[in-house]
Amino acid sequence: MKKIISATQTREADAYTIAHEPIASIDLMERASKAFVQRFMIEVPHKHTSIAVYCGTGNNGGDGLAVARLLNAEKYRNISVIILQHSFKTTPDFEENLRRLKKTSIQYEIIQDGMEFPPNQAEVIIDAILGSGLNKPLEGSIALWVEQLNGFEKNVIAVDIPTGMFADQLIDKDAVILKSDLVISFQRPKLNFLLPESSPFIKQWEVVDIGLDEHFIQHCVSDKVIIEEADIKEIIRVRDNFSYKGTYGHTLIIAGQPETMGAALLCAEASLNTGSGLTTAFIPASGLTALNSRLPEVMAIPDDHSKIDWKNYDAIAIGPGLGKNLTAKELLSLTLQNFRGSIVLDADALNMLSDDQLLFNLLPEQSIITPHVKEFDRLFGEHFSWHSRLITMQEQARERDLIIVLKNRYTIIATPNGSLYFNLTGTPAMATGGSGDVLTGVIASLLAQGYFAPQAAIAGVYLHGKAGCEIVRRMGINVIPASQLATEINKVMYSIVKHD
Ligand SMILES: NC(=O)C1=CN([C@@H]2O[C@H](COP(=O)(O)OP(=O)(O)OC[C@H]3O[C@@H](n4cnc5c(N)ncnc54)[C@H](OP(=O)(O)O)[C@@H]3O)[C@@H](O)[C@H]2O)[C@@H](O)CC1
Ligand SMILES: [K+]
Repeated sequence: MKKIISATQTREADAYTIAHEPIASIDLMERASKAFVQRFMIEVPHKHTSIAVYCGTGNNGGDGLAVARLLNAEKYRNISVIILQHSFKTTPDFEENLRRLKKTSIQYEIIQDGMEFPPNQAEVIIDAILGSGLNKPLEGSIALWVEQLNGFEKNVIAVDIPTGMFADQLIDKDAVILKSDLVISFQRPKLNFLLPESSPFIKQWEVVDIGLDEHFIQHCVSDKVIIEEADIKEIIRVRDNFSYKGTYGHTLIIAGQPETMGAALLCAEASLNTGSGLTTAFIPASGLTALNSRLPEVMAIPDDHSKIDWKNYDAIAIGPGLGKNLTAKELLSLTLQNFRGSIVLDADALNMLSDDQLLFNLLPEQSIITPHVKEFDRLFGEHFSWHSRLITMQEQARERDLIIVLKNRYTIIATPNGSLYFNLTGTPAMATGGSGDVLTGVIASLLAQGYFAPQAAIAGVYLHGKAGCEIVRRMGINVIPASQLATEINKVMYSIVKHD
């Protein structure tokens, strides 16, 4: 897991690296700027491209000056530098880089308050005005300049963080922020990159390593981490040589109505492909033929819940396509009262919990709920920001001893110990009906195989997202039909547990 650290902690990591590597601050800036330039050159390979580097007068601006000089050394010949002097305060490393810039042939101009903002002719804008040193929303001349830059609608590549965006504090609805096509950020993604509020301002972001002390960063106090593939390799066990179907548990899927049998099929197909030894689906009788023909490996209990022998199952997934009628409610209530194994609840099961707090209070410890944002707000009340949702997730996961999986482009998992796990796998191509049903089946299947609930949620979310990435990489498709996801999981698991 990689810790997500705040702007303050990044400054501390910077100071620690300078003192203990040791490295001079100006050399660390040079290293960061080189890392930026390497990635930039992939993005803008043509050396005749006209580039305007807009710099502030702090260290972000210092990076900008160094980047201009380094690009010039790489034979980019059409570079201009515009220093936006919003304050007379400068940093020593900015000053040093200005001295170095003056020794090159690069033209630069200084714009001060009240001066007319020069028109921009460049094809690419590098945003090095403000970085993680932002300490208040933009206003006055700097806000006007940023609005003018936004008006140019050019290809903008930001250094570290878009000007005007806080790294880890709430992005205000009226915030003035320089919109970027790509952010090349240093060492760690900023928390806000992972929350939807940053989306109008960032099309794509990437992180480059600038050699800050990783040991220091990993020891910072942070309740937020990024899931890595190595973590999943640690979690997922290789299937044992002498194992049989009984080794891998029995999953019961309670899902589907006549009109939404697809949800039950997708959930069951995902359970099957994630490796549950047995999968049974409780479905409406009218869906029996569909189930038997599509998934001959899956057993069925049609209609009659008295036929469910609760002790037969290791895990239950309940909710996909289930509806909210009386029968559905009865099924949910029976599950919560009778089943002693692990449960994952999704979709209509969550909506029924929102409507009935008594039922909600029956949720056994370590249950997993997988809401999307609307379901989340129905369960826990309306929220006006993702930062406040993060707080609610932590509180509710702790108080109720639940694992909350809040689905989004970067799905977030809250566990009862108060940690938040951010998952970076996945693709917008998965934003289509049925994806969630697959995730529910994947997690239930992992639960049935004996993985602890937090691990099942973390691994399930990662594998599900990775399956989407793999399909897009291989097939180059714009949207992924969920049934393809359900089968891809199998390959992804194989590639992850394979030890070669
Ligand atoms: N950390 C690392 O490891 C490394 C960091 N590096 C780089 O350093 C960057 C951080 O640099 P930084 O700390 O100098 O801050 P930066 O963003 O340039 O701005 C500072 C200036 O902005 C001002 N200011 C603030 N808010 C304002 C507002 N709303 N409106 C107007 N002004 C405002 C503030 O003025 P003040 O409020 O203090 O008067 C101050 O003068 C980081 O993003 C990365 O690019 C790399 O070089 C090497 C490794
Ligand atoms: K910037």
